[in-house]
Formats: sequence, C-alpha cells, structure tokens
Amino acid sequence: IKPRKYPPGPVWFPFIGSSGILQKMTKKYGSEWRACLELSRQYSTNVLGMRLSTELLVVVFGEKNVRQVFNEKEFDDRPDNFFARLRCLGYKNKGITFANGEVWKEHRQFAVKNLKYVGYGKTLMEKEIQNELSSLLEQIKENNDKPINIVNLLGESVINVLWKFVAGERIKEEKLKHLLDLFRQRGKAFSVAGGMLNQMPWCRFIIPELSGYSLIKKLNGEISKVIEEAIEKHKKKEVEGHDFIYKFLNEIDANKNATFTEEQLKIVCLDFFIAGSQTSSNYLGFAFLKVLKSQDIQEKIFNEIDTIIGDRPPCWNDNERLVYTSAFIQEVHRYYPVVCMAGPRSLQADTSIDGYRIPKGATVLMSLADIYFDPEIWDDPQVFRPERFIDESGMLKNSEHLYPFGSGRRRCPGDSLAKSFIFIMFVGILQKYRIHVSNGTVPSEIPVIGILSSPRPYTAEFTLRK
Ligand code: HEM
Repeated sequence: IKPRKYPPGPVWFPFIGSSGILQKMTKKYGSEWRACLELSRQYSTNVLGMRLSTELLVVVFGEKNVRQVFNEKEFDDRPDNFFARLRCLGYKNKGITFANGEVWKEHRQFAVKNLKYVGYGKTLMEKEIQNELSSLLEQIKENNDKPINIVNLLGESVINVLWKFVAGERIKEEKLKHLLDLFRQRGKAFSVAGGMLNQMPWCRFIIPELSGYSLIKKLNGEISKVIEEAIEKHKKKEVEGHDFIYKFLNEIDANKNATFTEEQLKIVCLDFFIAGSQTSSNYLGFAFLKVLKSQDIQEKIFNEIDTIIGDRPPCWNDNERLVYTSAFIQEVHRYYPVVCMAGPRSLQADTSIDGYRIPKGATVLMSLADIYFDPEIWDDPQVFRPERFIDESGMLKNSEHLYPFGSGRRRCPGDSLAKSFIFIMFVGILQKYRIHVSNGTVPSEIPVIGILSSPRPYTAEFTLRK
C-alpha cells in the first residue's frame, strides 16, 4: 500500500512495483536518469515516487529539493541493499562511500587527514600528475599520428596518481588495463537505482551472465586480489616510503578502535579505486571531444596556453590565469555532467520534501543534470558557451549552481585530485598536440549514461604542434 502523501509516480504492480515500467522507460530513453526525468514530467512533479520490488525509491528534481537532500542530516546514510553488499565485496556498509553513522564519519575523516599527510592535495601530488603527463605525452608520441583512445589512457593515469598515495606504487600496466575494462562494463549489472540484480537478487541464480552477476563476481575477485596483495606487501614492509595503507595498518596495530580492520582497509581502497577510475577520465573525454569538434575553441586554448604558460609544464595555480581554458572546463562540467544522478541515500527518519511525505528507509536519488539546463538559472542552457563563466572584467566566474562533486557532508573528498588532474592533463596535452578527427569519422556527442555518463568510445589523432 502506498504510504500517505507519498510522491506521485508510475503504478505499483504486485511484487515488482514499478520496476518493469522503469526498465522499459530506461530502454526507450537510453538511461535511467532520462527515464526518471521523463516520468517526473509525465506526473508533473519535482519529487518522483516509486517502489522497485520491496524498496521505496524517490528521485528529487530541482535545485531547492536537491539542496535539501545534500544539506539535511536525515539524508546522510547510504542504503544497505543487495547492490550495496555486492559493491562492498559482500560486507555490510563498510569503507567510506557505503559506510554510515560513526564508522563513516571516522573513516572519512581518517582518510582525508592521512591522504593529505602522505602528500595528497599538495605539491607532491602536482608533481605526480606532471610525471603522469610526461609519460602520457611519450605514449602519444610513440603512437606517431595513429588514432588514440585518449579516455582509456587517461583512466590509467589517474589511477596511477591515486595509487601512489594509497599503496605507494603503481598497479602493473596490463593488470590495470584489464581491471579498468571490467569496471567499464559494470553498468551492465548496476545502475544508480540499483539495477535488476538489486530489485530481483534471485535472478542471479537463473541468468547469472545476463544479469551481470558473473561479471561482478569476476570483478570483485580480481580487484580484491590486487588490494590484498598490496596490503600483504605492506605488512612485510616491501613497499618504500609513506602511504595510506601504512597509515591504516599502524592504526590497526595501535588497536585503539575496533573499526580499523583489514576488511575495512580493503573496502576503503576499493572505494578510492572505483571513485577515481572513470570520473576524471570521462570529463577529459568530453573535453577533448569538444575541442576535436570545434577547432576554433581549440585555437583559443592554444593561444592562451602559448601566451601565458609557454613551454613550461602547467600547474594547478595556472587555472586562474588561463581564464578561457578554465571557463571551458567549467562549461564541460555543466554541458556534459558525468554524475547525472547523485546518491543513493537512505532516509533515516520520516521527512517531507516539497509537500510530500517520504517514509524512513526510502532510497533517495538527486537529479543533478537537469539543473544545468534549467532556463531559470542559465541563459541559453542548450548552447555550449564557456564565456558564461567569465565576468565583465575578464575574470573567471564560479557558479553556485554546479554540483560536479556534490555538496554537504558526503561531498566528494577526491575533488582536489580530480580538479588538478583534469586541468594539468588537458592543458599539458594541448600545449604539445593538436587534435584531429581520425579516419574522417566524427565521433558522436551523445553520451552513454549508466552509473556515470561517458562519451561513446572514440579515437582521435594527435599531431605535434611545434
Ligand atoms: C571528476 C572526478 C570526480 C567526480 C565528478 C566525483 C563526484 C562525486 C560525487 C558527486 C560524490 C557525492 C555523492 C553523493 O552525494 O552521494 C562523490 C563522492 C565520493 N568521491 Fe568523488 N568524484 C570524482 C573523483 C574522485 C576521486 C579521484 C576520488 C578518490 C579519492 C573520489 C572519492 C570519492 C569518495 C570516497 C566519495 C564518497 C564520499 C562519502 O560518501 O562520504 N572521487 N564523488
């Protein structure tokens, strides 16, 4: 039975609730986010209410409602459902991303403090990004005008930087390529709302391949092995220097807090890997796609880099002086959002949003991407225009209406790496190379939207500018 004053949405059938309708709409509109947006329009509501199997699912639209979820404590938790268990290698609410309450607060704080302690977010991180840039430029050079899938190369680079601070060393190249490839397929089994496996966990026994269950099992097994091997190497002191795993193992040895266990360490490392693996490289994928298709934007960026930076390697501090380039990156965040729907959150107490009552325990998702195309907030939202982020005096103008890293207590703790990485890689590659369409095929701009939004796989040619 529908709870009283529950938000409007599609009909609930026995057992499956609205699952079938959502799946059908997702197929029709190409993504779960678009399907939810369409349903919110059909039911003329900014708060969409559904039941997927036994789980109540509420999707909120509009900046006011989204901010409410970001800011109110009742929305801080993550659900503990089949999706969350599989995502956390079978454990209940462990790590950071899926942890709740005191464990979440403590481990989020510990991670932020200790990653910083080992150099994350500081000059050392910038040096690591610049080193990755050099080796990426080498790889582009070796390919010598041949088509390159830049998104895949960048995915490896960002993990290399992150892993330096987490585990003190790189993951072997072939292994990393293979892992990232598996992670790219993860959307087959999961979606932001959980996906078929979450709504009907029993289907893993009947259609293990089709439901994506076999893939997730394989992926979990392989990533577990990589992380366990790194932890074992640290226990034998075979890794040089300071890193996050050493800091965490010291905390386990100090034995002051029972939540510091090896399983918890494993899931925190997994959280970093998952959160870092596709996000930044997808943004850069969209950014390069845009300059590939718009040579005049590319010229403007070349000009700015040549006059302001010249030949020295770019650093994060350059972002305020490279006004057009930074405005372009902001516009990419707006026009090609990688996180279209944020969450999932699990409601801790009965609450009301926009006049509707949401019962405790409901799963809540926030639609971010439609805020970026709201004509009440942006002039000509359908037009890609970096200049909207430049003020009358020619200075960079930040917008409070962009939420690429979320907001509030669950805001992304990886934003400093992501921002520096995106800026330094983008500027560093265009400083040396001009990007062309390869084999005369112009890649599509229509994104593939799963858990994250990504550009359709494409290759481009890179020719040396000077
Ligand atoms: C462009 C790159 C990135 C984007 C767009 C991004 C976006 C986000 C967003 C929107 C959230 C909040 C989800 C919510 O409100 O429920 C989040 C959380 C998170 N991100 Fe990122 N992220 C990026 C890169 C990274 C990196 C490189 C790391 C690795 C350190 C990272 C680690 C995390 C973690 C651990 C959380 C969970 C925080 C929590 O639940 O307390 N992210 N990210």
